[in-house]
Amino acid sequence: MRIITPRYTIIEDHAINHLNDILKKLSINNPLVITGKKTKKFAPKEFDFIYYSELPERISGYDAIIGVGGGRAIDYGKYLAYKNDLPFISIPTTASNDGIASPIVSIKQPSFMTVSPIAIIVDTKIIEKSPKRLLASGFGDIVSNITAVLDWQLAYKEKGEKYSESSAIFSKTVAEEILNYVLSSDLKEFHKKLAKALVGSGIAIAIANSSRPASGSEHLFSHALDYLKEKYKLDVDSLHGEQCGFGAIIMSYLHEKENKNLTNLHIRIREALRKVKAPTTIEELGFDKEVIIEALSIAHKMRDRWTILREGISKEKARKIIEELFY
Ligand SMILES: NC(=O)C1=CN([C@@H]2O[C@H](COP(=O)(O)OP(=O)(O)OC[C@H]3O[C@@H](n4cnc5c(N)ncnc54)[C@H](OP(=O)(O)O)[C@@H]3O)[C@@H](O)[C@H]2O)C=CC1
Ligand SMILES: O=C(CO)COP(=O)(O)O
Ligand SMILES: [Zn+2]
Repeated sequence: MRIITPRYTIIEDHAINHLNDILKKLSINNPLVITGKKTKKFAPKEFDFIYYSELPERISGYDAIIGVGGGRAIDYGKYLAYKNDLPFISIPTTASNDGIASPIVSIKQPSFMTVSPIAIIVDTKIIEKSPKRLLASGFGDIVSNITAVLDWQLAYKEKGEKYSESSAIFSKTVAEEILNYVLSSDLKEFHKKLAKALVGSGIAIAIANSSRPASGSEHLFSHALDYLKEKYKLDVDSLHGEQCGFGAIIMSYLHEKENKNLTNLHIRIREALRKVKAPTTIEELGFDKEVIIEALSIAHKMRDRWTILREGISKEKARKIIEELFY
């Protein structure tokens, strides 16, 4: 199977100044920009633009799509490019999840595979100034790669699932490197290292042609929270990466119980999340305890993906785990 990864990736201060040069190398003359109302100010002024909240199904007369903004602007831009069989250029204005570089579109669940961006331009000066909460969310999404890879290895061992060691090593290494950085540093370079890690995660997904290296039981837990938010019409504005990071605390704890080599993994993940001010308590995440327990007990049903949750855990066992971890 052919692996498609971005042809150009620039992650540096003022990277946005390279856009015209990259467009020229790609012989792109008339791109359409997809952006949001707050992030429009970062978009190149010389091209047509549409807000992702006003997206048409079909477009014509353009030779590429450029997504400029947060996760939604990138997702909708990637989706429009895929639907119109056009190349997609990702220009994230924050680093809130690995969609900035992956071929995945997660507008709604289940997410689906499209095509990797042909170019990724990450202006670390813009990222640095973006809302800190979004960067903390991005860190939650990247630490979740650690439990995602543990789940993938379990699925390979217990179910013979297809497994790519190269993708897994890549995904796990970028996540562990930034976890160690956060635990041992003053976070001065956090935004740059986070952007690089999320790009690495997106490329690991492209290598596997699946979100497996970046989405395991912790993402099932996050999807279960999204499902319950919908079901109970909950007014909770938790972000994808915040939910995944919180889920990674729980799932690393479950993996530790079965694998003595993983000592203190959940403690290190929780400490690092706390240090970047991501939610690490049920109150900080914004849910009631009972919703968290229900999400943990239904998470395995969110998609057909074998993880440490296996055929699911009972509500009683979920309650016990949540009380051991958070009370
Ligand atoms: N493809 C994938 O693998 C994944 C994709 N996603 C996607 O990501 C979305 C969530 O992304 P997320 O970034 O958390 O949320 P949003 O895209 O909703 O962005 C949150 C807010 O931050 C604003 N913003 C972004 N950058 C800046 C900046 N530099 N300065 C000021 N404000 C800024 C956005 O502006 P504006 O209003 O202009 O948009 C928006 O109002 C999901 O809905 C999903 O579509 C999530 C997980 C995985
Ligand atoms: O969020 C993702 C990777 O970080 C995509 O995961 P899903 O395939 O579980 O939607
Ligand atoms: Zn994710």
